[in-house]
Amino acid sequence: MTTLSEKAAPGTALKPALKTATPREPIAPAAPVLTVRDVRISDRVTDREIVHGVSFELTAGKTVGIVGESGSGKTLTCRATLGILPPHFEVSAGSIEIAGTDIADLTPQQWTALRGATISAVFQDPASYLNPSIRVGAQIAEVIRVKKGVKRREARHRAVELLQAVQLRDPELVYGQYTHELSGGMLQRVLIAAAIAADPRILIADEATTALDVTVQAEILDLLAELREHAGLALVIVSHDLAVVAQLCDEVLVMRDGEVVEQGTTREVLHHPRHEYTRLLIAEHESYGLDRFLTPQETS
Ligand SMILES: Nc1ncnc2c1ncn2[C@@H]1O[C@H](COP(=O)(O)OP(=O)(O)OP(=O)(O)O)[C@@H](O)[C@H]1O
Repeated sequence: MTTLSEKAAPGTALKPALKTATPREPIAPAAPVLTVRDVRISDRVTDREIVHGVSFELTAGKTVGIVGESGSGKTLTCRATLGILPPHFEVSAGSIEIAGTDIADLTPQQWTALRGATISAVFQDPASYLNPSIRVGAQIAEVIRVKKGVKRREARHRAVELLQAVQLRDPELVYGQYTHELSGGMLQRVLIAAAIAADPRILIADEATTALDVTVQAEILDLLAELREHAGLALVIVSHDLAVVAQLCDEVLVMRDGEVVEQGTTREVLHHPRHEYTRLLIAEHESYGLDRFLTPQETS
């Protein structure tokens, strides 16, 4: 159920939060912020390759979607991009570049600097990423203080602005609340606020709306789209749900058993699927109305 505070507060655009963003080195608009080249991921213990070559390029303001059933390698691909593969997994071939830097060359200190400030992520189950004994606003303020090097008072001010930017009503109230006092949709907004607190260029949303009811899911997707428009964020959207991808993505990769079986513009893939598996996914989704999410241009 959607609570009052989950609904978009009128007039709350992202601009107030963005006004305080620290200026950063501009990069050429068409230069990719994220380049994934034929990435393969293997389990060192079993010597088994799990992901068999994923490639895509992402520029500012664009969105790539990764779809596929459970266990197809979507999350491992994201985790590789964030440098947080589970212990015995490794990128066994290919390369990943974030804002022109090959992540294979990064030291742990450089990773710490990059995460949050250049690349950030939101996952399913936001509660498990927040500390239940610390007020949620203070957790966001801490990210801002550490990543942006600002004083506590300024960090608090910016955290409240961010809570407003992610369209939580009464951001001052939410600032002082604990995770158990907030609904799933509100927590996901808090997590998105934390994820964008240090003005990243890239945001990975891995099944970020899966656990939410349909109305709240739609609101969170709108919020991500707005972040893309106003902050020029490049988005990677991971979902098993083609409707989510249809709504947000410019390009889509369809994965099955660690393999990219189909890749192309969202329009091409959803309207002219070439692979049997994509057709199957589309057929499954048609049963609950994929067409609702396609723009008139896409349905033509
Ligand atoms: N920490 C881990 N330990 C062992 N195996 C793992 C681990 N994480 C992923 N795997 C295995 O790697 C494969 C790919 O998993 P991954 O989580 O990337 O799939 P997914 O497409 O994201 O699925 P889901 O939608 O369920 O998250 C699966 O076979 C999974 O069992």
